[in-house]
Amino acid sequence: MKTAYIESNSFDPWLNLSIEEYLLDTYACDNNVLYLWQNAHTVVIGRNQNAWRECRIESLERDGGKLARRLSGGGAVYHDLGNLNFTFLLPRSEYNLHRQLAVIVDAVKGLGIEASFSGRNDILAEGKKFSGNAFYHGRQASYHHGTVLIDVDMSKLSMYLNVSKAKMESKGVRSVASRVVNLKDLKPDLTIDIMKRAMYNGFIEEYGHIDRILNYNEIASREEVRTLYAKYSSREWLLGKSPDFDFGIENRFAWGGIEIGLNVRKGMIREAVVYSDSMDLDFIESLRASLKDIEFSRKSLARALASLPENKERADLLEWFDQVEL
Ligand SMILES: Nc1ncnc2c1ncn2[C@@H]1O[C@H](COP(=O)(O)OC(=O)CCCC[C@@H]2CCSS2)[C@@H](O)[C@H]1O
Repeated sequence: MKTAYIESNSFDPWLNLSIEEYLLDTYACDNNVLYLWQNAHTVVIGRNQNAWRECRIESLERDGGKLARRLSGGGAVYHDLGNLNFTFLLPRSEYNLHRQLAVIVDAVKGLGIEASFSGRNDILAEGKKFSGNAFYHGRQASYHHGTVLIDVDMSKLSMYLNVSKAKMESKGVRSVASRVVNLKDLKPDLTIDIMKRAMYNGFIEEYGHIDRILNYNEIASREEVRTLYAKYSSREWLLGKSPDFDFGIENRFAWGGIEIGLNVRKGMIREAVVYSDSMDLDFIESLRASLKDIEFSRKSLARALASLPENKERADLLEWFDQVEL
């Protein structure tokens, strides 16, 4: 398999995410690609999250920051220029979480910091999270991306992210900041450039020499990227439909939080919105689809759930729907 490397020279999250999706649809179909990028002053929410709920949008934008929504699942994270993002983009058959993680974990270990993967998507050092990871599977290619906290302004991270009490309790922490750590605190001479080089070298070690280095500016000027940019910067993509429902319920489980909003007309569910930081995008989408245009009753809600693939999420929701007040 051929390999390619690309580095961003923009700090605009909408452009960086556009390029990421473009790489997925093009080069990643027959190359293993490593993409390194940074965003200035940004909150990036997961595919199915409620932007108003997760992010203090007004203050972020007033302070010159940007809200961005990515394709992958999971929760909201804060980026500034002390944060480095990586994306592995590969043909579906090449996707191997263990191999991709090894590049990151070994790069960090090589700098003298003990690190390990934990839970559903975190990489930890000294018991605290310095990297949040998320995943997306397209038709031909997949990506695995993540953050690396090197020297992020933690007061801003806490300020712009709205993390529910239930989520913090589920992670056993009292505040957002107490769960995360900057690698620079563990290794004071660490810089973004040193980390980038360690990841680049780690990628070569795992996947072999780099066959081509892609030109960011040239790719950024392509028509398809412009179209993607229009999506990533649109209010529709960022905010979605207004969360104004006749009926709303929410809960938190081991796999993540979920909020369901239903619009009910004449006893029928006309519209269903599902917000979640679950990593399982397909499950959330099929749940949403199964709730639309059915009768608003306990029985028909249970029937909709029963039509979904059997998994932990479904079992938890079945139990919950059974108790919830309609
Ligand atoms: N930049 C950054 N890095 C690591 N952890 C963070 C960061 N910002 C916030 N957090 C902490 O993670 C949780 C959210 O954890 P949670 O597990 O819910 O979500 C994630 O980790 C998603 C990672 C997405 C990575 C993408 C890669 C390129 S674009 S964004 C938040 O409440 C904070 O406690």
